[in-house]
Amino acid sequence: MAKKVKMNTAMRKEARKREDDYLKNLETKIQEYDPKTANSKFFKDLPISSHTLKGLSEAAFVKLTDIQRESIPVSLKGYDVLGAAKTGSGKTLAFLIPILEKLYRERWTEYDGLGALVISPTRELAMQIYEVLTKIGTHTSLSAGLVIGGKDVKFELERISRINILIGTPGRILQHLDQAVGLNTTNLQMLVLDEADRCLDMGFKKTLDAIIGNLPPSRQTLLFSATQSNSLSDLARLSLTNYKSVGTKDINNKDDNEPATPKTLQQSYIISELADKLDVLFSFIKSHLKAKIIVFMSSSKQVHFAYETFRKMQPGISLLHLHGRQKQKARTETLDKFSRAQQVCLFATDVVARGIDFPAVDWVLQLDCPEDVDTYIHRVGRSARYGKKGRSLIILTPQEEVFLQRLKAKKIEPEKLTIKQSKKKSIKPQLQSLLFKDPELKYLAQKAFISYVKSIYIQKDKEVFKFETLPTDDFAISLGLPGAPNIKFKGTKSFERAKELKNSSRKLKALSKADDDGEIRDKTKEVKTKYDKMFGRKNQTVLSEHYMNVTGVQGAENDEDEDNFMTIKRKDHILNENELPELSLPSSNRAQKKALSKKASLSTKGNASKTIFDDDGVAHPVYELEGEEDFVKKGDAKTQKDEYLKKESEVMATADSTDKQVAKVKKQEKKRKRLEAMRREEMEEYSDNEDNAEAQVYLGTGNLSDDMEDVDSDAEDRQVKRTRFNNSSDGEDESDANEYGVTEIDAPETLEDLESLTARLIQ
Ligand SMILES: Nc1ncnc2c1ncn2[C@@H]1O[C@H](COP(=O)(O)OP(=O)(O)OP(=O)(O)O)[C@@H](O)[C@H]1O
Repeated sequence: MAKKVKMNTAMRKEARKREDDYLKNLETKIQEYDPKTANSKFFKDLPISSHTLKGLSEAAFVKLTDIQRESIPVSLKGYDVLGAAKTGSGKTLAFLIPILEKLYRERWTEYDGLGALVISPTRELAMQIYEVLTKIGTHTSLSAGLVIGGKDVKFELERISRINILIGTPGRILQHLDQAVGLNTTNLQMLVLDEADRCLDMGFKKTLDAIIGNLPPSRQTLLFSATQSNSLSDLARLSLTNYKSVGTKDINNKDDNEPATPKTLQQSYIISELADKLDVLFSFIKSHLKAKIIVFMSSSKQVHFAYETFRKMQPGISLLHLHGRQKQKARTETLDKFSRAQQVCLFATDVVARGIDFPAVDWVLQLDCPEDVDTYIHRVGRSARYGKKGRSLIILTPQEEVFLQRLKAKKIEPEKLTIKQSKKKSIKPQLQSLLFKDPELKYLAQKAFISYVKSIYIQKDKEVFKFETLPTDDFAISLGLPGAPNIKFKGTKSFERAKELKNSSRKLKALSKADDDGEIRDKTKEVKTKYDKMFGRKNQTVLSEHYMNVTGVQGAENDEDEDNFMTIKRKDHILNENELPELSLPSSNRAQKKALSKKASLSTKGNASKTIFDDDGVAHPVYELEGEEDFVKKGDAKTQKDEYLKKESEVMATADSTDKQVAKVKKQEKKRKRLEAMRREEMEEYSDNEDNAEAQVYLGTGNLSDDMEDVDSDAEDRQVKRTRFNNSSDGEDESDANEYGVTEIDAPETLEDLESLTARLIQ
């Protein structure tokens, strides 16, 4: 082991001088750096410190991306930066490296307090930035912290004063600033806004203004996003007056002919009636079982409903769901599971639409139309990251087709796919039956319906989102509901207000009583549907007629059914009038009354006694005593008792053996049926993957079979370990089987992959 050398004063002086010279040299290199002549390709070509370079190379970051090459030198020189580059192009490093470098050059220590603040619009993105920072910053002496909603604020408070680089969401950062203890921003050198246009939009306006009010104006500010829809006045709010625009796209450059989506992304769309969208989604998932898919929906309630119902219908791939109303722990776990799995389908809201770097996503499917083109760009950007291939599909209703024009205006022209109607499979009956059996699912369907309709109602772009023409009845039926619930819009806020509520911190949100979807949760003014009231009832066993209708227990029809069900077994119950005793009533009123009185009728009835009927319909009293003489004739009592017991146990033994035999036959029959069903499913599965199969569910242009093949081969392209599974079952797809009759299957690397594989094998 190397001996630690104790430094004397002279040595310390010498070391400090070396460091001074090194930093001076670095500063000169930065100022002299000219991107045009430098033509840097690698991080080592940039004027950055050896500490950062070491961290970068250990994290396998060697080559520069375009945005990094362009923006890092500008940021190092101390300019404010407005950076716009496509999704997945490496913007995170483009702002983290200048932070590390700036604080290093300033010889920042823990006693200097907060040196840099990074604001991210979502918790997930903040966590991701923090992770990248901890990877590349291992060789610096700086400290970093993450403050996001859903974590223990007290725990954060104890540590926050010692933090040099703070990453967080706007609400929680403001909360810390408001506490006025610990977090000292007076020395702040750099402010970064990741997904800047989202941070600057109306939803975060107030929070952001309050944060900025606490920061020194002398700081350097960096703004990064894949889209820049904000106005210059928004930028002025950040005192971003003398900034440099960098990246492939300048917000002021109107001649930019490139779409803001990655070149490696293959984009498509289909037009589907609102009521058929879930059918399309289910069919899509069934035909892409080996892919990694994200499905975006417009609200957490829709995500919840689709996840719960699809899970029950077992499409054959592991399903996950993620939305802002889940607990942070569940969100983080899901994020982690989805990142690690290779074959999995995630239902999500826009909480993961921006910035999140999931590895190797094959498909991004947008079940609901995004609020604007920027959201579209960010959603599809979860695939085709860092030059990799990816695909996207957006499902638009005929009313929303005008959204294609919005996309075209930004040079985005997805390819049209069509669904072969003959091959389309409807899941409506399954949904109806699921909802019939489970009132909780019915409740979720109600909520999903309401939040979807509301989301359309509050949208800004009324040409795309036409509330008046929404086919609400068909939509409700498509969710498995008996009809469209009544919705009152009294008190529903504008789009901006809804967004503001959605983005406000939990505490503020609790105060304003609004949920993540912008729905007003003020209990006193809450919009309650009749179904809400019904399901809110404590005593669910007292079923009102209305509840019966909703849950599908239909009174009138049921009565009819019951009549059919309870038929009379004996057919000779028609009474022959001639057989009836003659009934004659006394003529006087008084005598008639007396004859029909209770007392009189009881007097004619005698004592009540219980009677039982034998197999031949002959009536017997319950206990019939044998005559003593007959009994004695049969022998002594003990022998009779023994004989009786013997006879009865023989009867029981025979019955037992018969029962066992019946049970065995039943079991065999059940097993046979199960195997048959499995074979049938296997055949269907097999034909699902064939071009011309009869029962195939098919989405595509007519060559989506190519498309599907590509997906599978894409999946195969991925580096996966391969294991051999012995496969002895009949009827297997033999295409993968080798000469030993052994089928090679990708070895699952995560629980989700294993679940998907098992689901497929079971089917
Ligand atoms: N220089 C590099 N070398 C290798 N990989 C890189 C490099 N820069 C970034 N990456 C990788 O590329 C992926 C995308 O990077 P990043 O998340 O920073 O993109 P982004 O531009 O911020 O995307 P978005 O706009 O969606 O937020 C990440 O997996 C990251 O690790």
